[in-house]
This record gives sequence, structure tokens and C-alpha cells, in this order.
Amino acid sequence: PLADPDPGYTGYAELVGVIDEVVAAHPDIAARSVIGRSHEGRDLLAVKISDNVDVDEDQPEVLFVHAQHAREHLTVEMAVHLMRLLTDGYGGDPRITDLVDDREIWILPNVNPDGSEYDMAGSTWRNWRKNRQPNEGSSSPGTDLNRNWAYEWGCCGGSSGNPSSITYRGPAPESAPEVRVVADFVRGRVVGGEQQITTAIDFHTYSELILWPFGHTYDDVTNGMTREEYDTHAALGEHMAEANGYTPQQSSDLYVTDGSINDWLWGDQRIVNFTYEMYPRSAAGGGFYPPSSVIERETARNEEAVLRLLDYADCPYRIIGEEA
Ligand SMILES: CC(C)C[C@H](NS(N)(=O)=O)C(=O)O
Ligand SMILES: [Zn+2]
Repeated sequence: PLADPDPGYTGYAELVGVIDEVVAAHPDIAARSVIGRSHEGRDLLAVKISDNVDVDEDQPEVLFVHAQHAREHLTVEMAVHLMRLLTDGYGGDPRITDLVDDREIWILPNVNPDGSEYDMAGSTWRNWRKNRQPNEGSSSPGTDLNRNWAYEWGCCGGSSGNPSSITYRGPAPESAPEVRVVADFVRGRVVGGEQQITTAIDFHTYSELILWPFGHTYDDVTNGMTREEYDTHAALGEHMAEANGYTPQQSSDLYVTDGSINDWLWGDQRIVNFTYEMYPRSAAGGGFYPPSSVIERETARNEEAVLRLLDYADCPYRIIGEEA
């Protein structure tokens, strides 16, 4: 049976408060913006962390996405932890200071607020995954945001066309307003014809994995992924996994997915990117609902891995010794 929602997890209203608190405490290096609205009208928020934060400087940009899946609440805690790490550490920790000076970091702390709120609104957790958008002709609402992205959407048996399925891909790519908003935000980071975002992590739970594209095929090298590009993803994935103890592998080694954010970020925007499946490793560890007592340990666990991605964000291909 599902437990009572744990008040140790950060609901949407509380998250807005945390964001405002972080920005107020660090106005020179943190700024919030509303990049769009969810189906039910909640603001989709972006927190930018960089020196001269109000200026779009010519620096490599890094994107962190959280809570595509509603029940994966630990990912929102990961966003809160990163916001605090990168702002409180500024001026004190030289590595963090350099990274905040030399990168422009975008944290999207909750891209599925309707789903997250629905999941924690009852007397027990509701085990909800999708967004809360109604499906025409069905009594089952919700699109699986991580099957609604436009690259190879619905191509390969990695999603469902049934609205009641938890992996329902939606009626069309980017039909979910939350996906459309984030995709538009990313497309908006193309400046002078060049995508400024070089690297990204999409946070999920659970299983303790670091995954890289493609998800729609078992092939390493394929249309849209050269050997060097695959090896760059694998080497960076392995480098990060050494830091957090997760298992690094190609996304499709877990199972085939289509319409995932990973495939679109790389396939359409050429952003070197990863999915982190956070703690626990298995259902025995609490599945999607580990006790909030693990939040500090399991978010801090990813600090070094995230800093390693930020290190390589100027040129991810450097990890295989290439300029590219
Ligand atoms: C990123 C893919 C390969 C795994 C992910 N697993 S999750 N977070 O939904 O359990 C998903 O099914 O979207
Ligand atoms: Zn997920």
C-alpha cells in the first residue's frame, strides 16, 4: 500500500518560495524566469545561475531538468540542492566559483507541477507519472512527458498510443504543453545559429543509473550518432558514474523508449545529455517514495558528478581527447 505523502518533500508552492529565497539571497548570480505554463496554468520556472546573471554572456550553457515524471519527487529535491550548492558555494568554493563565472546554468526545478501536485494531494501517494492533460475520447488523463518529444516520436515500440497507458506518447509530438514550453525554451537558446546549451541532465528516479542516448535503438552508432559522439557520451557518463556510484549505460540497454528528452536533446539540438535515475537502486529501497530522511544524502551524492559535467561543458568531446 502507498504511504501518506511525506511532508519532507517540497510541493510546488514551497518550491516557489525556495526559488524566491535563493534569488533574493544571491541577486548577482541567480535569477528566476517563467518560461511558460503547465496545462492547469502553473508557472514553469527556470532558475539561471551565473555571474552577471542578467546578461546573456557568450559562455557554455548547461541545462538541468527535473520532475518530468510526477511521482519522482526526489528529483525536485535534487534541483533545490543544486540551487543551494551553486549559490551558497559561490565566493567560497573556488571550483564552484569558477564554474558559475564561466558557465550559464539553467535549472528547471519542476516541469510537471500539475502531476507532482496531484501525486501528493491525496491521503496517500497516488503513484502518478504523467501530466494532467485530458485525453479526447478517454476517461484517462495524462501524457507521459518523456515520450512526447519530437525526435523519432513513436517510431520504435518505445511508447504507447493508448491514453490510459502510463507511457502514452500523446496525440502528437509536443502535444503536452509542458514539453512544448521546455522545447521552445531550448530552441530559444540558439544564438547566432549556435545552440548555447552544450550539455544537460534530465533527472528521474529510480534505479541509480546514468543513461545516454539513443533510447529508440539498441545501436550505439546510427543515423545521428557517430562513433566519436557515442564515445563522448559513454566516457562522460562513466566519468560521472565514478563519482556517484550509479551504473552507466546506453538508455536502450534499460529498455527501448521513443520520444524521450534524451533523444530530442541530442538528435535535434546536438546537446550532449544524460538521464540520471536517482536513488533507490530497487523497490526495496522505497521505490518512488523513499523516506524524506534520505533527501540530503541522496542529493549530495550527485554533487561531484554534476560538477564534472559542468567542468566538461565548454567542450564535452575533450573527454575522448578530441577538439570536435
Ligand atoms: C529515461 C528512460 C530510459 C527511463 C525512464 N524511467 S522512469 N524514470 O520513467 O522510471 C522512462 O521510462 O522514461
Ligand atoms: Zn522518470
